Parts: sequence; C-alpha cells; structure tokens
Amino acid sequence: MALSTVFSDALPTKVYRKIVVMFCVLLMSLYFLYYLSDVCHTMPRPVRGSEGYLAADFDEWQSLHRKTLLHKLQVRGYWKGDMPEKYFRDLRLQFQSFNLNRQTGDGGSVVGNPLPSTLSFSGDGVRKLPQAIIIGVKKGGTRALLEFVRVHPDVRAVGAEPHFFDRHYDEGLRWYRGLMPKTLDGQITMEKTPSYFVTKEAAARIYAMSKDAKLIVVVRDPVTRAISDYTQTLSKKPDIPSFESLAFKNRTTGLIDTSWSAIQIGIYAKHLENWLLYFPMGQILFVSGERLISDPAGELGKVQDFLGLKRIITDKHFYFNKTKGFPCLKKPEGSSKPHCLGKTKGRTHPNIDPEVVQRLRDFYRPFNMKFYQMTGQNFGWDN
Ligand SMILES: Nc1ncnc2c1ncn2[C@@H]1O[C@H](COP(=O)(O)OS(=O)(=O)O)[C@@H](OP(=O)(O)O)[C@H]1O
Repeated sequence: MALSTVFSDALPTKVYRKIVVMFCVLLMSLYFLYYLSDVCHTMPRPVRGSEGYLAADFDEWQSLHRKTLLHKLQVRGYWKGDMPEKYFRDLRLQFQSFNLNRQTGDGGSVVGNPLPSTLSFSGDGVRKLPQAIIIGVKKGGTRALLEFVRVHPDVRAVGAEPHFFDRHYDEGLRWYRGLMPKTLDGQITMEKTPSYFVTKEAAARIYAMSKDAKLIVVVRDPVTRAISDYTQTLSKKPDIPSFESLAFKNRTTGLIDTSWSAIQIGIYAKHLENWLLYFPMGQILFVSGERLISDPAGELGKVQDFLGLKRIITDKHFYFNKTKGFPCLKKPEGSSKPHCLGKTKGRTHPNIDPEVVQRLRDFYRPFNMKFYQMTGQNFGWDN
C-alpha cells in the first residue's frame, strides 16, 4: 500500500496503470509457458508413419541394438555399395520391428521406457522363423538365387546373411526371428547363409528349430568354386600366397591340402552326409550354380515347385547383361529398375596353372560321383 502510494505519487496515474497491466501480462505469460511445457511433457508424441521416425527414436534404437546393427553393417554386399537401398530398407524394417516389439513386450533385450502406445507403424504381418533356408555353398551363386526368388510375391527374405546357426547361435531364436522381415499369411520367410552347409552343428540346430525346414543348396563345379573363393580372399588380402601353393600339402607328390577351406568346401558328398542325419533328401533342393547362370528361369521353376509356390518367376523376369556376363533382374523386389548383382560378383579369376586345375579335377572326381549318386542328379562337372 505504502509502495503504491509512493509510486502513484511519483508517477502520473496513467503511466502507473500501464506498468501494472504490463507486469500482470508478463506474469500470466510466464505462468502459461510453464503450464504448456508441463502439459507437453506428458502428452503422447505424434503418431508417425513407417517412413517418418524421429531421429531420436532411431538413435535410441541404434544404441540398444548395437550388436545387431554392427552385424548388419558387416553384411557383404550392402555396405560395399552393392545394394544400399535394400540395406536401408532392411534396417528400417528392423526399426519398425523394434518399436512394435517394445509395444508388445516381445523384445527380449529391450530396456528403457516404452514408447507411448499411440506410436504405431504401418507395416503389416508378423516376423516368423524362416521356413526355407539357402544353406550353401559359398561362391555357388547363393546371392543370385536369393535375389531372384525374393521377386516372388509370396517370398520375403532377409537380405543380410544372419549367420545364426554358425556364429550367432547363442543369441537365441528370438534374436534370429527379429532379423526376419514381416510376412503375411501364406508368405514364406527365407534367408541365406552359405557357410551353414559346412558347419558341423548347423544341421542339428536347424532341425531343432524346425524339422520341416526346406533347405536349398546351390552347388557349383568345386574347382571353379575353389578358384572363386580364392579370388574373393585375394581381393581382400592381395599378399596371400598363390592358389597353386595353397592347394597342395606337397606339390611334388601332388598331395592336396584338404584342410584349406577353399578345397574342403567342395567335397560336397562329405558335408551332405551330415545333413542327411537330420533331413530326408526330399527336404533338400540342389540348384545348379552353372544353370542358374545359363537358365535362371529353369532353375527358379524348380525352386518355386520345391517351395510349393505358384510359378510366377519366368524368363520374362530376366535379361542377360552382356557387359556383366550374367543374367540380371528386369524388376528386382521393391524396385522397378533393372538390376544386376554388384561388383563382388563375377570378379575376374586369376589364371591357374592348368596342371593344378587337372590335379584338382582328379581329386574331386570320386567325391563328385558320390554326390551325383546321393542326390540323383548329374551336375556335369566331370563331363
Ligand atoms: N546372376 C548372377 N550375377 C552375378 N553372379 C552370379 C549370378 N549367378 C551366379 N553368379 C555367381 O555367383 C557367384 C558368387 O556366389 P555367391 O553369391 O554364393 O557368393 S557368396 O558365397 O555369397 O560370397 C559368382 O562367382 P564369381 O564369378 O566367382 O564371382 C558368380 O559366378
């Protein structure tokens, strides 16, 4: 009262009133701002579609799933610029799954506050464990087969090699399923990891997941496969010894070094014996790596039959790219542009001493014969 008297005495009444009004407005504004910030904090975040995640959500997901993410970053083909758009699509699918899992409590290792239930994503379907797996062989043409078969509308495949049954088995089936794309009823989930075929434990592990799993093996002449394998290693480590010196334990006696993985992988009959302990022959399809190049539609016909799919992929889906020297897809899955596999496929092989090649042919012949006998198919590598 005394203060107002002093002020009202010192200032003209009009000015004094204006100051009081402005002070009140300021106080009200401050209170209003304070109130708003509190309300916003408790309000649900805006609903975003599958294409519009907040960067913060992605960062949080990224750190929580660092291990999975790192694994995916190592995926051959994507990170080397082979198919970046597919890589990012897979990554986005995982992010969707992560958020849905957080909402449904399905994410085993997820920690922290769940996102508000109003956050939803448009992707339909559920993640299932694969019903069909391309288990081998390395350098057989497994990438081409996966890219070709996933053109089928009833096939959904994970682009990356999950390496679950060899390297990441301890992560558990929930982790593995989390890597899979979502499928609708009637769609088949697939993955490819070529090293499974030569991994001792893989057959028993896949059987433990599903005794009905359908297995596909792309096989290729073991001699060219070995050279292809060596070419890949050479491209990463140019200082390695020559193919000729690695192929032999003793070059003078002609003793082959079967402990060298490039040689070992090609002894198909031996690896197959292990798979037959768990799976009947009818559950394994052998695709010819050579015919996958010369007649992709023909091989894809067999694959579709084996998977119980309508024959949708035909020769209309392929064109032969002369520069690349391989069949390519006119319309790959999720794209309308023609696409060939990347630079890591179809590398020029080094010239190998013809005598060494002949020695290897002699070495593989009995194993190939056994393999033809076991599978009931002659792949023509010894003609
Ligand atoms: N359509 C098409 N385009 C490109 N390449 C094709 C195709 N079909 C089969 N191939 C052959 O696939 C070989 C690589 O096999 P993988 O994909 O199984 O290799 S990997 O194990 O995944 O590294 C690769 O071997 P290299 O030629 O030795 O590189 C190709 O010969």
